[in-house]
Amino acid sequence: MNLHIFQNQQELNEAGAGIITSLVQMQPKAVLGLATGGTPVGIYEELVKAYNKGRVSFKGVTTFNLDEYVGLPADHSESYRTYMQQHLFNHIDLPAAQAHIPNGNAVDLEAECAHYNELLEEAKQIDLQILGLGHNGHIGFNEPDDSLVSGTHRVELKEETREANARYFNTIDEVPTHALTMGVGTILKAKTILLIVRGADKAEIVHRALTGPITTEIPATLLQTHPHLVVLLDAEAGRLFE
Ligand SMILES: N[C@@H]1[C@@H](O)[C@H](O)[C@@H](COP(=O)(O)O)O[C@@H]1O
Repeated sequence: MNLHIFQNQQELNEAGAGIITSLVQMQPKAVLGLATGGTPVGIYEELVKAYNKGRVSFKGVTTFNLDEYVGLPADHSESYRTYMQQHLFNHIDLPAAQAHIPNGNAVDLEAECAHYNELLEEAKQIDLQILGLGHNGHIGFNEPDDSLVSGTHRVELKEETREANARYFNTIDEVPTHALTMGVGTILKAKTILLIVRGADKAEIVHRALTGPITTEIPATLLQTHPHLVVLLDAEAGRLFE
């Protein structure tokens, strides 16, 4: 594991974006696994800046998002599709056909998951998977459970996850109860994983995830088994590693 702790958010954002731009410069056809949530926003901002300065092009890149809510129209302000458009896709030259996000509005969600898995198979391997961390140790929307699923699947969100994400909705009742998520098998198959964690409220869970016993009750503990894990923490989240 390659762990870095940053004293300010800007340095963390630049480091995260730097890892992604270096990869794409070296490998213009790179396959990127993308995350949503508050954590990667600053990194996407830096990527857009690098693109605007002509340092990187995403024309040949393929992306796969980790997850999407079930039942929100794609153009809903809180769908992950909208998030990606607003924070990244609208501002760079990534061709729309190369940007994949599970369709949480598909009539047949099982078929949608199978289709997403096929696309991932065709892409062979994600070169760099960006990950945030849920307060309960979830990655993507792989929630704590007594077993975990390898491929893309439908999940019921834990109450604590709905509560954590309620800040983006008017009321908690509007937060979807289910989501589609890439499975932990797909995540762990990525060549490199870039885990980003910020904030004092995640200090304990990130410490347990990276140093505690491996358990499906904290899905992020499985990251300990990955041979190329890069971790970027802000000082608050990294408190217990100092
Ligand atoms: N499904 C997403 C995850 O992909 C994200 O990494 C995590 C943390 O979110 P945030 O970065 O907003 O704290 O929870 C969300 O529910």
